[in-house]
Amino acid sequence: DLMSDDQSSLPRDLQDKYLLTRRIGTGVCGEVRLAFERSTCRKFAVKIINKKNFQSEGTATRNAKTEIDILQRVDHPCLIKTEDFYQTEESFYIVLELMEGGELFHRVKSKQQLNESVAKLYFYQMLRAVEYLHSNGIIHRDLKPENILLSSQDDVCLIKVTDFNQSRILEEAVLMRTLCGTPSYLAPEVFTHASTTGYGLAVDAWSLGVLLFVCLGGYPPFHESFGHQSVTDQIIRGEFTMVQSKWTSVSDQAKDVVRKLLVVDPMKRMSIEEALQHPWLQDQKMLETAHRLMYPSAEGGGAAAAMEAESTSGRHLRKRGREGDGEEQH
Ligand SMILES: CC(C)(C)NC(=O)Nc1ccc2nccnc2c1
Repeated sequence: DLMSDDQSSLPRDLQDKYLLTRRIGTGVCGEVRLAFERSTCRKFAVKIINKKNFQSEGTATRNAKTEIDILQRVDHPCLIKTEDFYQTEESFYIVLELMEGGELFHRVKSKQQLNESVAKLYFYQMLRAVEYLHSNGIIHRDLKPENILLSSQDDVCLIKVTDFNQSRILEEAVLMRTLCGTPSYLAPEVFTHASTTGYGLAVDAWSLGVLLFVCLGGYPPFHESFGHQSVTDQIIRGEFTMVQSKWTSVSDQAKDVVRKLLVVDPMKRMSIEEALQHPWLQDQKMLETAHRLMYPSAEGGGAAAAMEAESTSGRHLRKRGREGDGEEQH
């Protein structure tokens, strides 16, 4: 039974505070388990990142540290929040708010495809989450249906972006230092757009285009089953396949957003800001629903209060804990 569940390998203080139970998610770097806070019986998700399948201080462990640092500092309604953090010799344990709707991936799979108004509500929230990350100099770099979580089993629900371990806190400082040194040996792309912030952020816009395609069409835009080209070639050429039967009921406006995000040249690709201004998203009913979900405390005050909430909590990172102060970003 639950009480005799073997929790021996867990950190003592984690075990004292939480009872870990069944696995509810798996990631490339570990697993997610359903946990109960012993004192309140409140439910949480505990993400376990085992260091052993990472080389000692290799990039992967640094990514895990970046993820934890970012998770502890970001503060937006559509970004997963960290409740607690523990670690042992072999693993990191991140206590997260539980998203009872599970992964977007499973929702789309079970529904074949989402109806357009639901896809629009989810897509708008993803845009706002990524807009917030970008305004704080963070590129997610690994946006996919497994990393978008739903707050409930209802269609109309809050979504949250998770899995920042591939994120990159823009190394502007690194670039500045580089440009101070002798330029003689630097490659041209260091000076051109290839390494400026703008280019980097555009990768998330592409991924959001793929996410919207999957929500609307119910299948991925680039897939080995489409024609003779490899998936990589399809992506490099920007050749996605809209299967007629799946897209007839999708509006031209929605298709226009997809087409403007799945543009190969990052400089020509629609940005997050432009996407937020696209006609498809100027939908008052959807915006009111989204703001009600994102800023419930602003209830009754309507759009003004929601804008107010957004402008105050909008752009700021949470203060880092004491132990974070002296930490050098690697
Ligand atoms: C709804 C059901 C089947 C219990 N799944 C679930 O809650 N999945 C997840 C998976 C990963 C999570 N990561 C963080 C927070 N909640 C999560 C919930």
